[in-house]
Amino acid sequence: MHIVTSEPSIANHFLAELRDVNVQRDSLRFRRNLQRLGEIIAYRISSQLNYTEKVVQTPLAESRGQLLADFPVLATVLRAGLPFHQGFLNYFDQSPSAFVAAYRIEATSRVEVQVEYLSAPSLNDRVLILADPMLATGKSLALTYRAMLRFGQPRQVHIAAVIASPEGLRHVLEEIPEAHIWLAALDDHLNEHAYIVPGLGDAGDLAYGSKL
Ligand SMILES: O=P(O)(O)OC[C@H]1O[C@H](OP(=O)(O)OP(=O)(O)O)[C@H](O)[C@@H]1O
Ligand SMILES: O=c1cc[nH]c(=O)[nH]1
Ligand SMILES: [Mg+2]
Repeated sequence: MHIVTSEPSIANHFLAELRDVNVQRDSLRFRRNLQRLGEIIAYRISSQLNYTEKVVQTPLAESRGQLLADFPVLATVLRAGLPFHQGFLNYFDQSPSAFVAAYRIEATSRVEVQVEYLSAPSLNDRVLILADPMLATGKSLALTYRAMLRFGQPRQVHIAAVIASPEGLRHVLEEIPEAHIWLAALDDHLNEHAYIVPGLGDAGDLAYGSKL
């Protein structure tokens, strides 16, 4: 597992702004910070991908370059996943995308997740990056991954989240043991409504407004 804020970097600053009730009122900044953490994690994941050598002609001479051998498939979960996904897409700019509509149904002590719309390219033999900023119970990511397997068997799976709970992380590791996990932070616990504490609140509402 990789936690990108474990060393000093600007990622810590973006994460602190995302959590801050005074800063997060600015939804444009909130979305942009999700996007920037997506970019940072995309860059980190890129160190684990394959590259092919190519001779590139500059205006002055030839130069040997390293080009990404194949672009990963970028999957995300609506709604809060959208700005985070855009960060990955900014770097992996030729990647195909997969979208999932999943929502949490909060019962008193349990959260159930309903997976609805799902669109994806073939995942056979692809690198798959499944990105969702909040990994709370882990059910959204685990069910999404299972539902996506009908589009083929990826050869490598990366799961990226901004904030995870220990319980959710355990669930995802049990359900998807082959996944490489990338986080900005691993928080303390889930509260009785299955929100991450300290967390940042409701990422979807902060990015796009509260729903009825
Ligand atoms: O780990 P889990 O317990 O499954 O929770 C995580 C899910 O909660 C958030 O979405 P939410 O259901 O709030 O939808 P929204 O983005 O539309 O607000 C988040 O983006 C995840 O998809
Ligand atoms: O803490 C949480 C849990 C689920 N979804 C969120 O947006 N935040
Ligand atoms: Mg939400």
